[in-house]
Amino acid sequence: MTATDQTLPALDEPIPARIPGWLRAIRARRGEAPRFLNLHDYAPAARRLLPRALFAYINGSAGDGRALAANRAAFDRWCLVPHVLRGVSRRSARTHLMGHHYAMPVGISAFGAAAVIGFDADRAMARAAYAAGVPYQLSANSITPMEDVIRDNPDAWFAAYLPANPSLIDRMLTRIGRAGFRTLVITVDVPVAARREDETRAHYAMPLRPSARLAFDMLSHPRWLLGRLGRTLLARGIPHIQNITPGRGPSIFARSVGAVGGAADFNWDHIRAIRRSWPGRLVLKGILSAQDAVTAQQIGADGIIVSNHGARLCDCVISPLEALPAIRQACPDLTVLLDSGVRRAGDVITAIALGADGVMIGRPFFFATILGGQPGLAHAIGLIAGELDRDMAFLGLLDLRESRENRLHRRG
Ligand SMILES: Cc1cc2nc3c(=O)[nH]c(=O)nc-3n(C[C@H](O)[C@H](O)[C@H](O)COP(=O)(O)O)c2cc1C
Repeated sequence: MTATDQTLPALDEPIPARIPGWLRAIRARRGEAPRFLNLHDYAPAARRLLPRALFAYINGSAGDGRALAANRAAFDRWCLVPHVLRGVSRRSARTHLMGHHYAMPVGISAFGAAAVIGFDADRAMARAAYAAGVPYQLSANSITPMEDVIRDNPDAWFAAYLPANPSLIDRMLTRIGRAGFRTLVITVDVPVAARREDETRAHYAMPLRPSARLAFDMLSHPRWLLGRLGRTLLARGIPHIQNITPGRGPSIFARSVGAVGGAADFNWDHIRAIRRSWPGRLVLKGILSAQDAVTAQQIGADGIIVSNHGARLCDCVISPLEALPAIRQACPDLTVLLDSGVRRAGDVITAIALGADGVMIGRPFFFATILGGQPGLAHAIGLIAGELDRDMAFLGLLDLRESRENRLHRRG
């Protein structure tokens, strides 16, 4: 079986969904070039669709954007040596992660406020991931009740931001467990709220603060205003951050939303206690040092996500790909995933060659969902699956782990 087996979406659809059939036909007749050929193609289209404030929220990064650039540059330093004539028709990207089989080792990152920006975006992502057989993480900062999302994707992972209060943690774990989640990801890299200057300049804030400037920004993007926000308000009412507290969370206009994400006193003792009471798989997201990876493993975490949060928090932080080799060396048996800057199949293979078991992709998958809902994300997943399948063939890899066998080369 290849990476493009029946669990993955069709790869050839050039124009993403949400475009009516008649418009597709006209475009096809005019011979219009496909718009989305790779994951880089989504940001420009999203920039046109979205109010400035929302595009800045998604696309933004910390400080001067050095960590963001370094996340990509880290991949540029590596290439792979092909082995030819290996009979590659049996190649497969299928992967086993923490007791579960996936169609490929590429998952969907966690996104806060997704369904404020894309209509029913949490459910669209959950469904697209399930149909494609890839991992999906629902953020605690999400709008759709976790109980609804898990019905769409019984394999969804819950990415929690937890407070430092043990009884609140217990109640939160009870809710997550009762909903049916079996994989709990704890995001551990946001002890205080981040500040992204592009967002501030574009008047993005959470809680949303209505202003003439924001209203103008939204009114000047009517396709988004009517097709996304209008639809959400009509169908779902005022969005609430549904999954950050044991009960229904605050509305996106409530002052208490500002406190989300920052738990400065949350520490390893809380993780130890959680490990004792959470029976499912436990993954820590935001680990960048070998020492922390070892601690996570000693505590009994099933996996870690080596991540700098897409360079959204701190501009002087190491890139995950640079941190990965030391982490893998220190923890040979731990499930190690990586995110931040992964955009191409070559990045996926490089990360695996350097010791990752799989990767997650953030912003491009979020943009694809906003632009095209579930079919839009399915198309994006299909693009990376197709790249992966072709790259495996060209490199002579029957299995992605073969990339660890003396295939990496550091560019001169
Ligand atoms: C708009 C946006 C919202 C995010 N919200 C969360 C979140 O709620 N929880 C979390 O753990 N990570 C969150 N992240 C970080 C992603 O899960 C992921 O680590 C990052 O986007 C990966 O980098 P990439 O975008 O370069 O692929 C968010 C990222 C973006 C772009």
